[in-house]
Amino acid sequence: MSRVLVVGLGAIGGYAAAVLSAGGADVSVLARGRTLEVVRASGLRIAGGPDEVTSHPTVLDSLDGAGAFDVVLLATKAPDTADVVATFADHLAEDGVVVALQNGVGRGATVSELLGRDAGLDGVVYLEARMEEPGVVTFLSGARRFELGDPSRPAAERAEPLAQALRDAGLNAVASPDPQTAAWRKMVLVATANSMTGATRAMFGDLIADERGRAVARALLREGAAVAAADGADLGPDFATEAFDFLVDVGPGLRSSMLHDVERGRRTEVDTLNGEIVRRGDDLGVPTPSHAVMQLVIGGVPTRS
Ligand SMILES: NC(=O)C1=CN([C@@H]2O[C@H](COP(=O)(O)OP(=O)(O)OC[C@H]3O[C@@H](n4cnc5c(N)ncnc54)[C@H](OP(=O)(O)O)[C@@H]3O)[C@@H](O)[C@H]2O)C=CC1
Ligand SMILES: CC(C)(CO)C(=O)C(=O)O
Repeated sequence: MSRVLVVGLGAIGGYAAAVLSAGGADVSVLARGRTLEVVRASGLRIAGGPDEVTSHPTVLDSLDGAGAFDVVLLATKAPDTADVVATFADHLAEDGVVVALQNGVGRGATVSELLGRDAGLDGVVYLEARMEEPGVVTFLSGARRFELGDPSRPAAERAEPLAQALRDAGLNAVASPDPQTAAWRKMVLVATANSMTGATRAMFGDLIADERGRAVARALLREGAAVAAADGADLGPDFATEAFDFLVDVGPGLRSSMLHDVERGRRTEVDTLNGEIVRRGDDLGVPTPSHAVMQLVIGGVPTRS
């Protein structure tokens, strides 16, 4: 694989960068603050899990003079996307691609829109991880699977060869045959687990140990699955039930990237997740009252002028 740039060196970006760099890929990471200092001095570490490693990618504090990259793995939180795309837009090779390793639907298309060219791919990630201290990604749970979806071209053209190259460097990457369904499947899960944990600051297992928590989770999953189906995703008739069982199987300790943001006092992805379900539900005539409540609780009530 040719030159890879990872932008957003947190839990997911750090995990992918560490695995790929240890696997021999030519990986650069754009870092800042304390993470920049630590990774430059001591490398990037995955703590725990089957990919435990310390690796040494090229560490950049700016892209000045860095040349062009063939693959950008974009792993900031969704609200930071426009800012970071502007920083690397001039450093993407002519036929380069950007994989948005982000929760949500239409993330690759959003990147393409911002770039003004068809270069964005979806990256649906099944991995629970946290950067608890700068430069150290703690593996928590999950299949460590990275699903690449091309919203505009057949998988054989870009997603499959890229997934193969990432696999060759040690990352568990696969190409999605149906990117829209793949993105919605994860969207419905995280809009449920992330908002419930973010709104209550509780672990998902504790929430669904209570009948009221189980009822809220089921309502969020049902509404999300109904919007996904109306939007054309092929989740199957029992998805809401299967998704509930999946979240239970993840284990009682499931926290979420949104809970991490709430704990750190950071902006959350509630608008990208629950807000997007509400907007699409409105457009498609599907009621989404539970997601609207989460959007208001976590995102805040808009002030009246
Ligand atoms: N964590 C998880 O378990 C999972 C997360 N996801 C999804 O993956 C995506 C990334 O999440 P996650 O890894 O948890 O997020 P993190 O908050 O851990 O990491 C985001 C990183 O982006 C960096 N960043 C933000 N803005 C900029 C900028 N302008 N320039 C350079 N770096 C910037 C942040 O740096 P700084 O800290 O300095 O602000 C931080 O290091 C999200 O969409 C999330 O929903 C998907 C599956 C699981
Ligand atoms: C790990 C998981 C699935 C939890 O909902 C996730 O994607 C996240 O935290 O963003």
